[in-house]
Amino acid sequence: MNELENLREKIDTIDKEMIALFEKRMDIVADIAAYKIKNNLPVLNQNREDIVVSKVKSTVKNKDYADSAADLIKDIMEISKKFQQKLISKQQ
Ligand SMILES: C=C(O[C@@H]1C=C(C(=O)O)C=C[C@H]1O)C(=O)O
Repeated sequence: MNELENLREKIDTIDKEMIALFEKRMDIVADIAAYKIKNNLPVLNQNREDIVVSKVKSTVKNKDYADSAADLIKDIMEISKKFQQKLISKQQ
């Protein structure tokens, strides 16, 4: 295997792990959506999102990745809100 193929195989392994974690996160997002439906709460909670982003920024070890990690979690939260909205729309 050449060097590029070897590196891509490492990425494939990491992507598998990330998708497994993404699925776990989305399972919880679905539970949160159910709670919000039951309690008539809005999908967006900006205060919580600000806390999530600052936690990610302080958790990331390589500070060169801090901005990218913040972008990643913001994108994940957009996906999370879109999915919650879809679940809420199904209930109506
Ligand atoms: C999951 C929630 O809903 C939204 C999505 C968030 C997330 O994916 O982390 C955070 C805040 C909310 O805007 C929540 O309220 O906790």
